[in-house]
Amino acid sequence: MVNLNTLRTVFFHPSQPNLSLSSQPSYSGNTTLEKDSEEAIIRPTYGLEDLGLYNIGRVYRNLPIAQLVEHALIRGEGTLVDNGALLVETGQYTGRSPKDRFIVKESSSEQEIDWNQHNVPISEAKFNQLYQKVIAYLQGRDIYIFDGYIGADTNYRCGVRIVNELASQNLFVHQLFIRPSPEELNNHQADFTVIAIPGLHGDPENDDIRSEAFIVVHLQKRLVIIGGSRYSGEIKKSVFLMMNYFMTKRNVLPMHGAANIDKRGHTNLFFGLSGTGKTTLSADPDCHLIGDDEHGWSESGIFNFEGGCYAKTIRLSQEHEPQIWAAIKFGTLLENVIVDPETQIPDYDDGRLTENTRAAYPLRYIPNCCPSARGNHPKTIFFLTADAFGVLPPIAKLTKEQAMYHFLAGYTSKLAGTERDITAPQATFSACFGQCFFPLSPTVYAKMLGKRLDQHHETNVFLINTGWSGGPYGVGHRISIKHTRAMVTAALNGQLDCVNYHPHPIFKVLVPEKVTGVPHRILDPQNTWDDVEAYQQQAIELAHRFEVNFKQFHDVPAEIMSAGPVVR
Ligand SMILES: Nc1ncnc2c1ncn2[C@@H]1O[C@H](COP(=O)(O)OP(=O)(O)O)[C@@H](O)[C@H]1O
Ligand SMILES: C=C(OP(=O)(O)O)C(=O)O
Ligand SMILES: [Mn+2]
Repeated sequence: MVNLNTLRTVFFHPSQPNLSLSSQPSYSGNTTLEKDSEEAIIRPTYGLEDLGLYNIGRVYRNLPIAQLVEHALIRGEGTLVDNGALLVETGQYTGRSPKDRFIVKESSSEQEIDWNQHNVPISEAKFNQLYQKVIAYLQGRDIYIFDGYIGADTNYRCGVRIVNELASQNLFVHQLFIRPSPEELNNHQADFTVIAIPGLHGDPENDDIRSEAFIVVHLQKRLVIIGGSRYSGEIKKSVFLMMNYFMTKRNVLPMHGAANIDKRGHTNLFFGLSGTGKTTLSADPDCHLIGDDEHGWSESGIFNFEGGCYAKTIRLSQEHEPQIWAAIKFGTLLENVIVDPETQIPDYDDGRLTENTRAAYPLRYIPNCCPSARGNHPKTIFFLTADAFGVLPPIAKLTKEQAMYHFLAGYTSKLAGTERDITAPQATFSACFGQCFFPLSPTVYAKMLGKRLDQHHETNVFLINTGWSGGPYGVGHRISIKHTRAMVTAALNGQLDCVNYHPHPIFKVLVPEKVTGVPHRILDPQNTWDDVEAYQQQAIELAHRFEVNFKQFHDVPAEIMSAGPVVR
């Protein structure tokens, strides 16, 4: 078993920084907050030389939130809006850019990585070349460091060091990761390091990358370098990728999902690809929020990897998402939201810059959060899927085999804006409901899930369609948050333990006969379509897609293989 404590970030032997490289233009300009009166002042470097970083300008480490906001404002990175949040625009990159993310092909992990369209290799030589540019770029620049943790369970937590060029991105990581106590800060050691310098642009001609943006993950060095993109989601998701590699070695199942604790004291999980409703549905006034996005499932239960949330704000309403609405206040970072130029009041309906507008805030901004960010083994698991074809039932119970099947299939849609170039919902199969975040084969994670479902056989698994109803995207409409919430509530309060179910004729999943607060008619998706035949055709087409996709999993047990939709 790999002991994280003995595998700290591999230190760099500082090679000659390539000083001849011209530094890239920086949108933050040269505005310096305070100039040292004399050069002779010796400033602490906080061990940056271990990363090969020398001659850095001012180094700000773990500044409090108010100061980070001040710095961001003075440097012209953003503005304060009416509710007190700091608003930034992230430029050309307003969502993740999966095609610009690479994993270094190196001996320690090469054999294990599931190299595929998501996990794209880059050579060690090209990594070193880019790293020289990082070293050169940072010469003389002011930087912000956040030293903290990932993993709310202290048995598994890892030290993270994030080096930022932007104060606003340092605010993001301050809110998203787990903060150290003053004593922890004194003794802090980084297991993972991310250097996020959006002002450094890569060179697609020579760096073996695709565009000016690059997110390069070096698993052996436990180091990520990010250039070209100011979308903060890249930072959190690249640390997630490293956790998804290393946690499996400690028998922790890493999950792309939210978690909360309900009124009955049960822990619940919400798996789902981006935009399917993890953050929205887990923030429930009746439940204690554990976390909205990344969790581990260990022998002792569930723990949040992070210390904060990253909510979508497009069409956010106080009525449907009261907790997220209230969490947008001083200290929260807003990305790409449009505000009224006179009043500085956000207009969450305006998707002019992107559909992927975001708010980053700490867990404690949700009033009834669970401060330990930990829970027991889950009682209810929801697989959230945004079905753009509008054929899946809005809620269905899954047998253990169906749960395994759907976890591997990971059917959903990529929703507009979350990834670059996605402007309308696009059907996709994303194994583990987040395939691009998982470096190992999906079957590794599925086996871990299967083991846990066997151990905790009282756990119920539901498939929830938070996507379309009444027809495909463009014809039908998105299922209302109100109805989805009612379905989640019914599952959590035990109501769905006492109703009859009938198997869906094509998808075989078990459709409940009734759910309080949800019109009976919509539970069977066929009823919501004008044309029953068109429904069936569309459902059969989707069943075929499931079949084609599942061919890649040829060595899973027969009972899982046969738990998929009926293909006639
Ligand atoms: N029925 C629904 N259930 C959940 N979210 C919905 C639903 N209908 C619309 N939405 C919207 O979809 C988005 C879900 O995003 P979010 O919860 O941030 O997803 P995730 O956390 O899984 O990335 C929110 O903008 C929410 O308002
Ligand atoms: C931050 C992201 O994740 P999610 O949408 O799952 O919150 C993202 O996909 O960029
Ligand atoms: Mn989310």
